[in-house]
Amino acid sequence: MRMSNALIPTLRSTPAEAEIISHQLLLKAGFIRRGAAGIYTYMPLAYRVLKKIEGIIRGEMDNAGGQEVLLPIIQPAELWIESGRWQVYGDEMFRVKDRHNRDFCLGPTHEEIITDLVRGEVSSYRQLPLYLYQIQNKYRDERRPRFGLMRGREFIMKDLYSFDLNDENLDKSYKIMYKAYENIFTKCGLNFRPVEADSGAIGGSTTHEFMVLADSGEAEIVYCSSCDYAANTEIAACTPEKPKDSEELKEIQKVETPDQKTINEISDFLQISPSKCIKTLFFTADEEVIAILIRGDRTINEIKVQKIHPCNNLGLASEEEVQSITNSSPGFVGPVGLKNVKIYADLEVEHIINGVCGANEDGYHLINVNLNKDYKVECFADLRLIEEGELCPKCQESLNFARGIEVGQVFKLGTRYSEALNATYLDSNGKKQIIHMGCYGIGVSRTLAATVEQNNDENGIIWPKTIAPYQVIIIPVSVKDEEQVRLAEELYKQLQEKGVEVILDDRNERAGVKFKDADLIGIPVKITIGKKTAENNMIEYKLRTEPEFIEVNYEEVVQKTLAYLND
Ligand SMILES: O=C(C[C@@H]1CCCCN1)Cn1cnc2cc(Cl)c(F)cc2c1=O
Ligand SMILES: [Mg+2]
Ligand SMILES: [Mg+2]
Repeated sequence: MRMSNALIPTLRSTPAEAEIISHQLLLKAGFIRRGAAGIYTYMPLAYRVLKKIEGIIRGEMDNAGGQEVLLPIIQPAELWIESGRWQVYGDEMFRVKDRHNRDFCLGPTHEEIITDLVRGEVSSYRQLPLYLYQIQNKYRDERRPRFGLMRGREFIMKDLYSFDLNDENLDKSYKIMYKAYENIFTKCGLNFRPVEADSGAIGGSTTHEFMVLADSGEAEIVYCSSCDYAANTEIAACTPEKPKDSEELKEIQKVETPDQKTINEISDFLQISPSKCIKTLFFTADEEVIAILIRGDRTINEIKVQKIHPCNNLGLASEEEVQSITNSSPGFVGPVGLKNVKIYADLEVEHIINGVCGANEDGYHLINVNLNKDYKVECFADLRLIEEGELCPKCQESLNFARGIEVGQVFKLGTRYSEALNATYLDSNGKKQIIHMGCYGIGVSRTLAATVEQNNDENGIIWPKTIAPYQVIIIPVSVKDEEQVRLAEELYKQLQEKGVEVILDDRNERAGVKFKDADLIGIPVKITIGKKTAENNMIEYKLRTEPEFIEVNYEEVVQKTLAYLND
């Protein structure tokens, strides 16, 4: 490819709307252009990177026994009604009607479609296990699309679905895909971690997310410094802290606490540690209201609340709802005297002796509050968000906290969809059995962006050589110097003959502009042909990962390049 023909519209300035470095650099280096909010064009360089990432993914999926298909993007509502999910997803689902006014959606995922396909084609145990996958656009009408390709409304996903005889074989498939994912993200040159994750609305049990470590990541993860424990903080298990010394139970008392609303105000006013305060939070779970108690100095974890009280829509109750239940405002609420409200308490609340909580009366709190004597709870569970400094729930060593970009997720679905859509097989005794499923997603376009998040410097992108859009860029310093042009063209030809993906910057531009562009678009090897080449056969050989160039003899360049690219 010659730069003079290439559509690589690099920008001098950084677009203001881009907040994170990958969004800024992908725009500035001419890799993507915005079509609408969360909708992008992949320009030629980005498309080449996508094809490489997809190539690595296909290699591992095929090696794992996957068969590639291409499923419909337009999905009939009937299947989502049959699976019970048509109503579950609200505005996030792009819905369309055809000319006969029939309902469809643009595929946000493909469990229904693939299960419908398999129920029609699989009838015997001999046909299992079966792994089908696709690499295709997905559509999710994100409320706040942002960060460029990181959170788009149209994005590329690889989704594989596994079909097995039983749970035991599903477990094997899960492990095969888990290993394949480790290979994929390693080959892409990413620093990543698989973490235990929340299976969310789709149910099922075990799931792991593959997180690319980056400070701009939306997810927060913990990983142990000494064992293999790693988890999304949404589900990271917390070890309850027990009070050091025990104390005599005292009689409950109502005390006046005018305008003392927050835990810290109460703690200061009553001279009582926040860890002895009982924080009461009210949630609406579908039509019901529930109360959650946690220690005053802790943070609620709504994903864990969802786990002990499964529902479709969980959210903090409004002030009006709190008022109607407790006759008081949020700063003065507590569990004592609560009527027909299910109360769940975090594990640490069980150890609060002579605690403090709101009196369910504005301007008053209760002190010396004790479990079972003054209030009862439905059950105790781990309901809080893990905090820095806490210990590994598996080995009690210290935990590291990091932010991550979720680039993949693997799920054990079990029979969640095969039951709903009646996807069965006849076993070796002719008995009808339900197929056991798993699903395995990779955000392909998100992986491209995450790679840039992790691989950049003040000059631009630093593509790992396995997925770079081109492997080598040749820059003749002056296209007016015939000898430099001849040497550049000759090297360009030699490298191409060896199968190297090389771009020649033949533009009639100042050398400085060419160097800046080469660094910005992040090509791994930069070869500069200048006066020194014409005079004493030396070229400047610079790796994008190295701060300085080295001088290499013109004749050695091809071998040196091949050695670098193949190592
Ligand atoms: O997609 C998954 C699970 C796995 C992920 C890997 C590949 C196969 N699916 C979960 N999920 C996420 N957002 C969604 C958004 C909408 Cl609007 C929807 F209708 C459905 C879903 C939905 O089911
Ligand atoms: Mg998740
Ligand atoms: Mg996910």
